[in-house]
Amino acid sequence: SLPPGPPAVPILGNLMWLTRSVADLEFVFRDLCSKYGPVVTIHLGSIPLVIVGDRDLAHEMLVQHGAVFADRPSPNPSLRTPGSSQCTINSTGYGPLWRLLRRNLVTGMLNPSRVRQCADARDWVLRDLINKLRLTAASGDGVVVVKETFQFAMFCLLVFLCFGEKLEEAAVREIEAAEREFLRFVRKLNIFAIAPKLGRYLFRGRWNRLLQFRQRRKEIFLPLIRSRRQQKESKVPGENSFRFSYLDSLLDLEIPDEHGRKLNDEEIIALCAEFLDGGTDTTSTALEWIMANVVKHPTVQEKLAEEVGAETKEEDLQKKPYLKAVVLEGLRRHPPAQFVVTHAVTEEISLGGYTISKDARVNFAVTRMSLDGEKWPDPLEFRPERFLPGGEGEEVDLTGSKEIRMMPFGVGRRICPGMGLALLHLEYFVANLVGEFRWEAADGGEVDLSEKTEFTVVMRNPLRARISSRRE
Ligand code: HEM
Repeated sequence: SLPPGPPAVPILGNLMWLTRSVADLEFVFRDLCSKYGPVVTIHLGSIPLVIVGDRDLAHEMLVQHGAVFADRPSPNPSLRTPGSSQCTINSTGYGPLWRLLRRNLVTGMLNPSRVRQCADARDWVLRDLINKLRLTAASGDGVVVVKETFQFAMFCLLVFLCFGEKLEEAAVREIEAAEREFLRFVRKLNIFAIAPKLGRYLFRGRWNRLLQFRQRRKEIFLPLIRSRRQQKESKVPGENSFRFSYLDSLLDLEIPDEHGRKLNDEEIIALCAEFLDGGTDTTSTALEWIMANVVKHPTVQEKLAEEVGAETKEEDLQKKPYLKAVVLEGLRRHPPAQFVVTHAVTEEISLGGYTISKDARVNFAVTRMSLDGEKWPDPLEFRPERFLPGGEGEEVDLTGSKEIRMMPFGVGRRICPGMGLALLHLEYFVANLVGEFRWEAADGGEVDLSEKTEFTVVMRNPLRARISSRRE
């Protein structure tokens, strides 16, 4: 009584997933939906994966029966390599360790007062971003391709929040390149889950690359961790250091269930990498999609420019309803993650006429929900007015506690803990980019909104825009 889906084909089913990852689910899911409806089961080898594209069922699962669906599949033991840890918030099972790590991130770094204290860092990154755009435009006939500049800005900011250190550009770029390359490589690791021993034998090159990636991450992160530990012990801050960082909270953290032991370096590396990977490309992708729509829709841009004025300070963001609406519409129309991180269930449960077995995995079709024409008339149109008073999205609640309308950050116990920070970053950057420059499609051309899936769903043809200062 699992939801319907194509029959499980043991060997072929396995082989199909050798080359695929969750990123490919969207294409598989779209096809299956037309045949089986909005809730389908596919088989990853012997494991059933239920994909839920129905908002009401998602609400029942993630909110009303949140505890049953809050677990994660155990990290793949065949990917364990000597000297590296798989300890991350997103992969830790629903239990005391997950609660401890998540609470530490939320209270140690993401609580509103801490976030406010990092305003200088945001200002510094914004100035640098604006200068880079201005220089590129001056040397390229006014035209900028924003993707890498946005990605780098988000990396600078998150590296700073993570390590509490204002690093040289080259050092940030090294971390960025290593993490991005790793994320691109991750989808090739399915083979080791399906056939651990044979996989390592047949795909020795791939396995060695995984070892190299982990070694490289260690070589980059360990000196930063050691230097911060030393500063804390000696109480002498470094020249470019900030008062606190995510790393500080990890260095102080003790695990009560393990006799108060501290995290080891490998665990700290894994958690720092998660912070960077979770908060950078997700936000820069959303920023690029929003700006693409701002370029495509001059009336939206002018209305926004009028609301935000020349420069927007963080404390003024609250007073900008149209800005908020533009950001929400961007997240609805182009959620950076088409699916959430796969959930595991803690006990067998019957819901919506189906029985979800304890061994099942569950994922949620985020994009399908945001583009549901029943809740969002003309769902493909970019119309921020939906989120203003009288619109169908007025007072939408992204946490989905009463009902799910859109869930770009997930919903329930595993909801993205970085949601508040991400919304702040998006509002702050969009406001100031529009306040600073007038944006037009490059070469008088159209803005192409077609997509492709990388770690997030990105623009197939990165945004090329002509910018000119609004101050002249
Ligand atoms: C626009 C930006 C972002 C988007 C769209 C996004 C989206 C998501 C989604 C869909 C999930 C999975 C929820 C689930 O499994 O049900 C998630 C989890 C997570 N995100 Fe984000 N995220 C963003 C920014 C951030 C930021 C800025 C951080 C931290 C600095 C962050 C850290 C995390 C972590 C640690 C998890 C795992 C939570 C858990 O398993 O308990 N994310 N995010």
